[in-house]
Amino acid sequence: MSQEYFSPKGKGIRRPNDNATPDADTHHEPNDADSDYYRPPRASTAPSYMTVGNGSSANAARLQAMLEQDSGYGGSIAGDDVNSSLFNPASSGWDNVIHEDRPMRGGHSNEADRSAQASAVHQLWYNQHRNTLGRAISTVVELLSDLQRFNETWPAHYPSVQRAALDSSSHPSSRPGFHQAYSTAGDLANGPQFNAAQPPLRRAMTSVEDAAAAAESSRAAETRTVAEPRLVSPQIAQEFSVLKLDLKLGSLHQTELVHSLEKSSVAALLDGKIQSSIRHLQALRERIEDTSSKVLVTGDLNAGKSTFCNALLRRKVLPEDQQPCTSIFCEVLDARENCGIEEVHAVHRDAIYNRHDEATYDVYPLKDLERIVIDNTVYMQCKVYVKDARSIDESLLNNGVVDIALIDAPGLNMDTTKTTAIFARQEEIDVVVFVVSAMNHFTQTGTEFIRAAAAEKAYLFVVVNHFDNIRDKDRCQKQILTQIRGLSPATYKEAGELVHFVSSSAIPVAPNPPGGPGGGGGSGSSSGGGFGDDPGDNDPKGKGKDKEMARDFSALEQSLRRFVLEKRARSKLAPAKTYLTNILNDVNVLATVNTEVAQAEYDRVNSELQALEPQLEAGKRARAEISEQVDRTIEDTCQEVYDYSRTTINSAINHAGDDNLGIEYPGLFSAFQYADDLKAAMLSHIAASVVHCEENARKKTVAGVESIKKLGIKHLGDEYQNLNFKSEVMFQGRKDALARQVDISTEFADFVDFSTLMQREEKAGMALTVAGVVGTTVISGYSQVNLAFRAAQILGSENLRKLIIPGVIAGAAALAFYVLSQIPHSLPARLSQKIATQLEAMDYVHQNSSRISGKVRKVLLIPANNLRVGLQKSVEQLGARRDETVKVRKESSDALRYFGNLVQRSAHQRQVVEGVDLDGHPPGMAGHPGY
Ligand SMILES: Nc1nc2c(ncn2[C@@H]2O[C@H](COP(=O)(O)OP(=O)(O)OP(=O)(O)O)[C@@H](O)[C@H]2O)c(=O)[nH]1
Repeated sequence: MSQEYFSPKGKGIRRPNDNATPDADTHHEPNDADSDYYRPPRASTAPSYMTVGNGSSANAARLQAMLEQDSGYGGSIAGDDVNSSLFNPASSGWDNVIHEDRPMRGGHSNEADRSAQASAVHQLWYNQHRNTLGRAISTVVELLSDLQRFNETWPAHYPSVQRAALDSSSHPSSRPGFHQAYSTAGDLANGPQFNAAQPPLRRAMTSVEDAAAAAESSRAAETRTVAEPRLVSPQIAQEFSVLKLDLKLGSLHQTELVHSLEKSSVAALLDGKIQSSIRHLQALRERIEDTSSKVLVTGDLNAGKSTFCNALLRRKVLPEDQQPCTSIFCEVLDARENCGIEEVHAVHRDAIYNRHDEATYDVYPLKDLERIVIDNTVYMQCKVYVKDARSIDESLLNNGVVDIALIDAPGLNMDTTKTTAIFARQEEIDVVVFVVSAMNHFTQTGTEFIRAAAAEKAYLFVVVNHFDNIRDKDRCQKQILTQIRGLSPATYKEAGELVHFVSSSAIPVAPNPPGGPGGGGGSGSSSGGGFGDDPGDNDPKGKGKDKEMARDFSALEQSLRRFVLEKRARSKLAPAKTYLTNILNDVNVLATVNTEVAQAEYDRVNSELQALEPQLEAGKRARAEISEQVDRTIEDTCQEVYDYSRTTINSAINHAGDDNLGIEYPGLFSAFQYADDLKAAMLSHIAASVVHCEENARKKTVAGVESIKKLGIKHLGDEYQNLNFKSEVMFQGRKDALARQVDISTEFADFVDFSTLMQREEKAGMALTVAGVVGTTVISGYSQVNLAFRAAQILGSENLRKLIIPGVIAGAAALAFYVLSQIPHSLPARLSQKIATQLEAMDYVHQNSSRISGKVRKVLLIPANNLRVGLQKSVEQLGARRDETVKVRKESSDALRYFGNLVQRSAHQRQVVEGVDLDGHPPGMAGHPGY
């Protein structure tokens, strides 16, 4: 039946087998002239470009040698150019010996040599790209490890973006990753392009991801319009592809969440992302180093995956059933990889398969595969080694170019664990063949899977199976292609080559191994038969249908071979390229943002430092000056207090005997009491002077404390810690201590103080003496004596001799009377003198003055020291701030240098990766079939 295929442009894509004649020249090329995939798949002619010949020319040998030399990493192809002379179109065949044991269609011919040469050139070209990407992976792993280390010391800022600003119209690319990768390519190499008016950067989240984050299509991401604050410039208002931070906490919007997180927490999350990205890159490296190609055949339950694989193998190797049956991954490999032995290696759960270590697997014959595959709980996967008897230009497994692993996966939706395993598995897969039943179309899980796979792989191979069951085939094609357009636009663009509508069960397959899958012969496959072999099928219309279906399947096979073998550069290397582009773009954005943040921080701390340095110097100067000033204040106050006290107390002592201090002389008989009273009065007079000095000292101290406080407030401001000073507490010691210390006994001599008497006499003068002679009532003792002498002169010596004794007695009596009468005058002076002498011996004046001034010093030192501590603290704080600022400046300067460098390196590396043209042709091969 001729099939009218749906065209994306609405006209209908004509399939390669659309014409009755399967001649390639008559095939219609759909809508994309520049697409390799729209080249006519010469279904009916031998795909000779795939044939590995055995040409024997010298050029072929040279190419072979180069190919072998160049097969590994760090190979001879350095730089990004393959010497064009290597691809001299004139070069002849390549003496390939890889599959000389395999049958070939067409025999040895020039055409075969040309194909061999083409294959060799293609291999060199492939190796060149592989090496470039391998080196890029190493470089990016290095960049990421550096970033991870740097992130520990300088937690990277995470930019937030305004997703709303991402208008889908401005994003012609369906994948943000790609869009990012290319849209700013020119700018990135020139470093960050921010303008001063931009708002300050804030760490934040770029995306909101749910459980199906990884599977979310870019289209959906673009159309989301969650309003987020605009935090960074529009230039970088884009999403990260790889380094997204997945935060799923409560109902908080992720942007709010990131804002509420500590910078270090965001850095820790980023660290985890970098770590997993490094792991993924390492897996990618392993994948591209792996010379084989892994083809994962997946799809919904019962879509016909196993039937499709069997059809490809033309052998009923895998069990088919109408009910779900494939419970583990079955990896079908060429038996040559197992020394040519056909068998099943059932790999133990949690074991890493090693063909050379039988401890990792159990061996079964092929016929046991069905038993292993259905309802299995012991094994996680099995390796099925089969011989493919088909020629190398027909066989997928035995293709003469690369080792292929065809992996039949359990159906999606079988159970969550298996579905998750399939999702995880696709990441390490080079080619995804998605089998969808034409009857059921894409299920929810299938849709999610395709989205996830499309995020990493540019193209998927879609097999729409069970097509024989569809009556309105056009409508079915239209619907399915429309769905594909939404899920993987790249695949849709090349639908002619990548989307096939077939009936796998219609493909004749070789007889089952005895007792093997379908051994009962009840499956839908036309096992063992060929088209039209069914003896009961005599209906020519039915035969025509079979042929048509066989043609369709054959076209699929050719496309798949092209996709897997010749385009494996794209299928195998594209994921690495895509991922590298995305991660480099993310790193570049992150580095650009952090360069800006580091620059802003550097500028800020630099100006802060410029203000701090003079502050610190002033603080240090003030500390020295104020300390000196305070010392001077204390010294001056103390000296002043000491001097005053000394003068005052001295004066009090010296003048203590000037009068009787209010103590009345009680008469001769109470003379001793008078002396004691007088003494006590004098001492308390002196003590009072000391108290007076203390009072003075208190006032001076208050003034001193006040002046220190003023200095503190002036220089420390609010930081000055004011102390509550209670002046009344000063000098609260015992006041009567002096009376007990001074012990002066009263002697008789104290009452007769001749010096006082003499002083008093001298003071009285001569007038008083004359007055005494003429008989004044006031008779001084001296005058009396004089009088006695004069009387003796008048009376003559005889008379005087008679009068002398009574006279002496009278004189003595008079003298005694005089002396006694002078006690009130002589005693205070005498006592005062004695007290002064004793106080002097005690060093009373100095001691009290020192005590008082010492107290003042002690009291003043408290606020003074407080002020000094405050000043010291202030200087220390400034110093610490300065040190911290210097540290931050150094860190931001390091960050600036590091991230600036990272911007350049990531941009350069991205250009290198983008330079890997996986869609292009090897030099000189543009005209070769298949390109
Ligand atoms: N009519 C028709 N039947 C098909 C086609 N492909 C497969 N079948 C039948 O569909 C049933 C399921 O096929 P399987 O190959 O076991 O499907 P599967 O996707 O491998 O199944 P699971 O691995 O269990 O998910 C079998 O009975 C097949 O014979 C087809 O193209 N047309």
